[in-house]
Amino acid sequence: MSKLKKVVLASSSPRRIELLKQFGIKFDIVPSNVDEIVDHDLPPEENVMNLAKKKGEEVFRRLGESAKDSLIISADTIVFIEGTILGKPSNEEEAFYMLKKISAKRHTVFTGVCIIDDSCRQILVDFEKSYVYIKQMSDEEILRYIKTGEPFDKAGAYAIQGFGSLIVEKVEGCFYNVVGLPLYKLNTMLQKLGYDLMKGEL
Ligand SMILES: Cc1cn([C@H]2C[C@H](O)[C@@H](COP(=O)(O)OP(=O)(O)OP(=O)(O)O)O2)c(=O)[nH]c1=O
Repeated sequence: MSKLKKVVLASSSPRRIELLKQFGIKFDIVPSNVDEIVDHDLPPEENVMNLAKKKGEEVFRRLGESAKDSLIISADTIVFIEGTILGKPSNEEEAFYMLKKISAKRHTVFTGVCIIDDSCRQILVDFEKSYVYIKQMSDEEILRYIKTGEPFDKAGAYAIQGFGSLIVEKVEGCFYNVVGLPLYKLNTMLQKLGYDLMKGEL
């Protein structure tokens, strides 16, 4: 029988919180304090797995005793195009640069997922990738999109689930991976540890 005491989502992302909520499980929300520094010498999948793991481990350490027998889920999402990793834009200029770069092209979205299960002393880290095709955008369209305010806390400066749906022509692969939490991958990882979101179990 599982000794699991609680589930923690180590994230401040409203998308990740909503996506996990739909399975009716109870979980605490504890955002990590990790500086999201990308290592441009490492491949994108290594970056997202390293960052997801760092986020989970930081929250695990900070929770101390109360992390005992808990299961901590964390994730990190980036956009990868033509050898460049795009994180979250910190201002309008960066958002413009990113949107201009992904315009009329296909890019890859990588999300790393980390699960720390203290009840069985296991850490699983994996990643998912999806391909997203963005329509050709004029500078005016890019500026109009930036005005919605949506790009700022999103990797690659767009949100497929919002106004960004109007600039995405096509997605190949897991849609939820693009939103920030690849649910199919997450459940396959949970199944390796003996849980299943389909059974409302965790
Ligand atoms: C590409 C894309 C990204 N995103 C979001 C998902 C993530 O929240 C964000 C990428 O930043 P992350 O650093 O992965 O996550 P975060 O800082 O929002 O939250 P935390 O580290 O606390 O878990 O971009 C969308 O919501 N829609 C999209 O279409």
